[in-house]
Amino acid sequence: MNFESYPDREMLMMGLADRIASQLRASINNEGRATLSVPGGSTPGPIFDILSDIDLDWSKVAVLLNDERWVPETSERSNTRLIRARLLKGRAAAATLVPLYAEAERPEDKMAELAEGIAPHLPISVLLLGMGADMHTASLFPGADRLKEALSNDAPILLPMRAEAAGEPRITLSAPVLRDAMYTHILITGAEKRAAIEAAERLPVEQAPVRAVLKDATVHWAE
Ligand SMILES: O=C1O[C@H](COP(=O)(O)O)[C@@H](O)[C@H](O)[C@H]1O
Repeated sequence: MNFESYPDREMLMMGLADRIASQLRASINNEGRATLSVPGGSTPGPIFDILSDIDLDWSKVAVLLNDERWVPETSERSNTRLIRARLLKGRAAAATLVPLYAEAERPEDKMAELAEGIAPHLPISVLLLGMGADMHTASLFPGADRLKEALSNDAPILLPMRAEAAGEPRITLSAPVLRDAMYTHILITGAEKRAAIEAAERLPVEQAPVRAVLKDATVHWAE
């Protein structure tokens, strides 16, 4: 992995937003389109705020989540709710949201429909990932019920995922879809996550699922 350390979180968010915007512009110039895949959780809000105000042709950008908690958008836990509120506003309101949730009791009930909506937007141009201190990324959790399938090279685009640490059932992009991204960035903050990502390099992927995407990723960190 490439590791980039920033003096503080503000510089991290600004520097990385700038990098992502340049890569999106390059994809639009080369291919006429770009797909930006983003994490949910508690870390990326500030970078979404900055990105949403950046001047680029957002009408050519498809925005996709890396993973979703199987809850409706009325829930504070919804990653879709987060990106609607923090990313798909201002200039970025012109982007197309590719859904990763549809109303149904179980993710299994909507898997085929959601995967069909994602397929035309692959491969991902710019992938922004988060990571938990337990070394999960997207919803690839250590000990999750379908982790092995999601890590395999012939995994489908999407999988449902359940793990004790995950709370509600999840839906996640699989490892090969993440690995196919043109540019991969991992955004982490704090000493605990820095130690975790360093440990992940030495652990088997089943224990440290983030390892599945580490080789070609740039990790962006600030205290
Ligand atoms: O549950 C999730 O957690 C990870 C990490 O989130 P954070 O709160 O520690 O920043 C996130 O990357 C993932 O998309 C999300 O669903």
